[in-house]
Amino acid sequence: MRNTRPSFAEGKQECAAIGKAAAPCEKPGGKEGRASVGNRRIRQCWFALRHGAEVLRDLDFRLAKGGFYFLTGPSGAGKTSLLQLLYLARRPTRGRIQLFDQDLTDAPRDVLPDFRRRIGVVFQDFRLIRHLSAFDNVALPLRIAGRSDAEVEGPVREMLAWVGLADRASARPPTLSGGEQQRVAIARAVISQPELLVADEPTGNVDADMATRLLHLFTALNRLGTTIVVATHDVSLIARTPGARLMRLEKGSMADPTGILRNPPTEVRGR
Ligand SMILES: Nc1ncnc2c1ncn2[C@@H]1O[C@H](COP(=O)(O)OP(=O)(O)OP(=O)(O)O)[C@@H](O)[C@H]1O
Repeated sequence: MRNTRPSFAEGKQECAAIGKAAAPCEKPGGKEGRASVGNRRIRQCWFALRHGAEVLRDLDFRLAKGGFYFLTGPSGAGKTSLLQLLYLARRPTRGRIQLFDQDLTDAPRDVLPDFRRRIGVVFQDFRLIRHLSAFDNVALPLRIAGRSDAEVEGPVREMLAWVGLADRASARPPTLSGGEQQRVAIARAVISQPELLVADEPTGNVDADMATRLLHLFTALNRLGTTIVVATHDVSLIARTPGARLMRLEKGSMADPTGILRNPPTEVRGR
């Protein structure tokens, strides 16, 4: 039961909402290939689009459970595509993907929603539900997990305050700025303290101060045991996250041009 984990309040001044709201559930590529995380692994994975273009090539790595990873690389390198494999929106064309100690490469479609509920996703294009308020968008994962209105109220209010949107709780996404929508999307992704958080350019639309605040949210979540994978071009985020590991994609393959980065990541310092 993840409710037994320490709460955010035990971190520095981080938001306690996630610890309070955590749902009581358990915890996730070519050639014949695999992407993996601890017990999450991608083995010799290749991914091609429907029209045949190969987007990811021969990826073979394992993400340590509880690790913090940044995924970098030029535009078009395949970062979003790799994240899509990790949050089970796509399957590898060749190779194996193992998440939450299970090989899900060929898992029946109807079992995937249960696994996806264990993953928080911050989409590059936010994907908020337009007709729901900011409050109800953030509350969604908790309600799906069966939380009552009384249980949802406090953590969602606190989370909205943490991302600077306390006064925008009843606003609908079309009336929010891009940066505000991004913060709602982040709040929704982290509110239930997922086992794996996958974020695609999560600070692309916010100012430097808010980026720092959101980074604190991610590191606090990570301290509670969530494996974090953040795709970003923002090198300052990476520099400010001690212990995080880097994965660099270039033209669909893992690259390590400097020799300093450790690719593929196989371990996490201090864990
Ligand atoms: N639906 C699609 N149809 C055609 N090509 C696509 C599609 N989605 C992605 N691609 C192509 O796949 C490649 C990888 O795209 P992807 O979005 O994964 O890259 P990225 O590293 O996330 O880029 P960015 O940093 O710009 O977001 C690119 O060449 C892109 O043009």
